[in-house]
Amino acid sequence: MANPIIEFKNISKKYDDNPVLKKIDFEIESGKFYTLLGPSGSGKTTILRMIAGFEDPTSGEIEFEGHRIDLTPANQRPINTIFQDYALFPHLNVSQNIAFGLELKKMNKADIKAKVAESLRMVQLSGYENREITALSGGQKQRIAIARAIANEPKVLLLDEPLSALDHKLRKEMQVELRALQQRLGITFIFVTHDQEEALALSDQIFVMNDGRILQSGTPVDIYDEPINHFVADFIGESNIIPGTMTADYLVHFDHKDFECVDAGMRADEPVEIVIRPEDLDITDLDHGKLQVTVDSQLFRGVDYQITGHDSDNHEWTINSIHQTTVGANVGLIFDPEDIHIMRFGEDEETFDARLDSYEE
Ligand SMILES: Nc1ncnc2c1ncn2[C@@H]1O[C@H](COP(=O)(O)OP(=O)(O)OP(=O)(O)O)[C@@H](O)[C@H]1O
Repeated sequence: MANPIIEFKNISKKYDDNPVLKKIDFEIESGKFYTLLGPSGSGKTTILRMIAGFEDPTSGEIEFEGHRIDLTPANQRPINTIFQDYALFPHLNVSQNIAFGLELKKMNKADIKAKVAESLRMVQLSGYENREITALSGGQKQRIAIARAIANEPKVLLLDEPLSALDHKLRKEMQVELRALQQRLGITFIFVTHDQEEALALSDQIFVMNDGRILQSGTPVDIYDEPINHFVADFIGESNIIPGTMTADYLVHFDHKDFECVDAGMRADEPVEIVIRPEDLDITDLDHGKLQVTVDSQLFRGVDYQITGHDSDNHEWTINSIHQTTVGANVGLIFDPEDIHIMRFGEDEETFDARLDSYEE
């Protein structure tokens, strides 16, 4: 990356002797939508708080536009944060909430008024200046929190699970709005969520975290199509994960047979896990399938059926198909060679770290 706006260099964080971030390295490119995605406790918020300046690394350096920033106080960083509970002042009206930071900066009254109006227009709440915060809906509060943040013209906006308090429908609407807003403003967004669907829908780039590490970074399509290990495959979307071995380049063995695949470069007999997404599988009659399963359940979901079954080794399979079957039926499964994704089998942490390091070199 030519000129990253933020760079983490070998950042670690311990609370007492407890490591919560382990050797974090990444670069953030200006003007893009980034998401930190991982389960509760994986370290997402700690990274966000370090960028904001509310938390110090135990070791390593953070750079902002090529200069060290980890010793700069939070209020001097060109960064704003939107918290899960929005942190709006309930005793101030909409306009006063948005104007708060601008008054601290001693901006003149006419400019503040114009800036408040402009920020409200950006979040499509023009004319809401005099509304009380307590009289707003959840989605409107969310937008006012965004308006307040963007009024300060930050270079980076940090968003810590900002949609988690909203109901399902509003959350979907706000996802579309957030994405559109980020593209309109061109500000770098760094968004924290544990919701993989949300991460896939919003981001230019996702960092998948677990246990204080970034396991994989990439575009949503990269991460969905080529998960680096079992955890990522399982966490991002639904997956069928089956043990196998490589027979040769472009040939993988599982379920007592060799299957054509698109992966090469591993040694023969290397143990692997294969991943096939449910939507890449379909059912057919027994004789025409690449492998055979007995159907255990079938759920109609409007657009398709979610079918589960097991093979002769008792591996569970999930298939999303527009074709209907019956529970107890023996059916064939079909899939294409490029729908088989291959992962190295169950590495320990040390081997995994060594391999990540070798990619970076
Ligand atoms: N001030 C603190 N003192 C001690 N431990 C802490 C502190 N803050 C966070 N931790 C621990 O650090 C780990 C990472 O926490 P963090 O909040 O970054 O995770 P997260 O991925 O954002 O989780 P969540 O989705 O639940 O917010 C957790 O195990 C947490 O208990």
